[in-house]
Amino acid sequence: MGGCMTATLEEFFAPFAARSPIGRDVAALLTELAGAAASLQTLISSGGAMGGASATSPKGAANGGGDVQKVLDLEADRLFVAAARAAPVAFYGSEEQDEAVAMQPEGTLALAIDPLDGSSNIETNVSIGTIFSVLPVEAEHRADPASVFRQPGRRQLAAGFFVYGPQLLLVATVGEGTHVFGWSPETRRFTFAQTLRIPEDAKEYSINASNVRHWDAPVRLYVDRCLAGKDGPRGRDFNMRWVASMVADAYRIFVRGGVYLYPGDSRKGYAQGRIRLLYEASPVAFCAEQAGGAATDGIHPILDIVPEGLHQRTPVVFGSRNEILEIGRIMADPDSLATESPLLLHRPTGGI
Ligand SMILES: O=P(O)(O)OC[C@H]1O[C@](O)(COP(=O)(O)O)[C@@H](O)[C@@H]1O
Ligand SMILES: [Mg+2]
Ligand SMILES: [Mg+2]
Repeated sequence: MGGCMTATLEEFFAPFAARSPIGRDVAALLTELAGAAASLQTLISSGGAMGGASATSPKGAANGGGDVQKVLDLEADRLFVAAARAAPVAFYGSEEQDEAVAMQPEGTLALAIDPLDGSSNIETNVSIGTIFSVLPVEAEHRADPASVFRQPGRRQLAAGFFVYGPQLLLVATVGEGTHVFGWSPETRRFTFAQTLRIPEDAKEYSINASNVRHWDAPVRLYVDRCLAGKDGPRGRDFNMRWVASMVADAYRIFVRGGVYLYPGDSRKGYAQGRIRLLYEASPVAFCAEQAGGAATDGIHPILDIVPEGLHQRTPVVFGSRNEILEIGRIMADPDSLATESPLLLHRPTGGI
């Protein structure tokens, strides 16, 4: 793969594309996705996220995951449908559509996508994004199209996410490291910026702490141990950040270390948390692992989970490797650590 600082996205992946027909198809899809993301960024940065586009869609519809759709969610989906149609994509599975859509009959790829991640931030001028996962289409999937999205994340050919932030960025992997590309509005190109290596130790954690009363004991125990700071069992102070756009939290964690948690909790419909396996957790997990980090549901690697449905949710923790191991230890055996936690000890059972 090209590592030159000035390599465009296409130049960077040219050696990978030249190695096999499927590599060529994956690279072609990345180029199309990048074009759609650039169009979406133009729309957002020219005010497209304000006013009308931040409104609930006129149909007032909810998507397959039960979230109310905004105009920009649907506009993003439209742009990525067009990108997929211009590439060798046989099946398109989107957060914004109930069922997977069949595209090119001869296509070799399946695309699972969250066209607009961080929808709750659209009107606030906070970073939002797009998350995508590319899976192979084999002969058996053509006979039973739903089965293509039942492949575990370990089968992904490529994955990544765009961040529509101060700069439009693409974080992408084809299984040979995780790389960042920056968009230049002048040249209208993505160029290689850096290869990511997630620091092994975390000093920051990310979780929506307003849900504390709904968390299970191991999650509370983990957060309490962080909150106890350098005088507590972890022996160091932790910072906390929660953007509520996973792409933005993920990028920060990939660059300077940290951990993101969206556990299952006791709210109705949240037993498996909020994050969708196929088009949120899996692609971010592939990028995290390829950058030396880790991603689990607390215990099992996200990439080993066999999906049962397009909109399936999963608890997820990802980020710095040692922190994910720490969370795994607590999830596996919370009782062995509970006596260490000063805050948990002083908390009434089941309360906050
Ligand atoms: O609103 P909450 O519960 O804090 O959840 C925020 C999380 O939900 C998500 O917004 C889900 O993405 P969508 O906007 O695509 O539904 C994540 O990006 C984010 O981390
Ligand atoms: Mg999302
Ligand atoms: Mg979304």
